[in-house]
Amino acid sequence: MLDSLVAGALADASERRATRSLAEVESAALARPAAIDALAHLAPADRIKIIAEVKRSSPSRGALAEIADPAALARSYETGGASVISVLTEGRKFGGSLADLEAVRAAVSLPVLRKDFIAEPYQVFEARAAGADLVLLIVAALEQPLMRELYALIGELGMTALVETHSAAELDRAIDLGAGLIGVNARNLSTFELDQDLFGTLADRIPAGVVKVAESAVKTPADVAHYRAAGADVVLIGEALVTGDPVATLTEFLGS
Ligand SMILES: O=P(O)(O)OC[C@@H](O)[C@@H](O)c1c[nH]c2ccccc12
Repeated sequence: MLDSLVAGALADASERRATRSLAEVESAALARPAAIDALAHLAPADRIKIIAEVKRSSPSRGALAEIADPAALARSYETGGASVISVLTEGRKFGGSLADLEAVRAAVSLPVLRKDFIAEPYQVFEARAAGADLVLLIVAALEQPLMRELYALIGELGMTALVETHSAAELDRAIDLGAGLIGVNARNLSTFELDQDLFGTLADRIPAGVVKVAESAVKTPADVAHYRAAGADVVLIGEALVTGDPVATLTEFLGS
């Protein structure tokens, strides 16, 4: 499944490249105001921080929410106390787009994450050109040399990589990269199985100084507390926010 998600994302990128060349996207990326320092917003603190996701649907859960106005949703996330906004830009299975990212960028002053299946430099330049401050890199989807290249490019463009892992071996590869922001996804992107305890079993391997993100499977304040107790600095939440009242849900989760 992960392979086909990556293949689809690359096919869509190559279609966009037919009308907007790499050189054009690169100069649009360089013309943007400087990216926001996302690590400053996510630095470990007395309370948990939240990355709130704009997510319409997913291959595992199907349609979640219509989200006619992603900018309005992102403003609610900002009002509710989110630290970063994640925007799924994958179109085939998640119903997202780069237009969503641009709309969100224009609507909030928080850092914005491009959440997609990134596997070539063109997509990184696109992210910056649309105003992203962070880009997701999924270790399971990338060979180490390519991951290194993409990680370096994200840094050169002033952005922050969120490096996503799902096993001890993947975590070691993220650490080897020198990543300052590492996520553990409870969802296996090949089987879609959820393991809410995976973060806790891997957290001790993450070096001091790295910001630790627990991704997926947060439905209740108890789930937030579970990740916090296991050492998470940040939780990344999609479904619970798009299917409930975003401000009330964030307020409740941040109080836990
Ligand atoms: O909707 P949830 O269970 O709160 O999960 C959000 C987020 O972690 C999930 O959307 C996600 C994590 N990693 C990904 C990689 C690609 C696409 C989506 C994801």
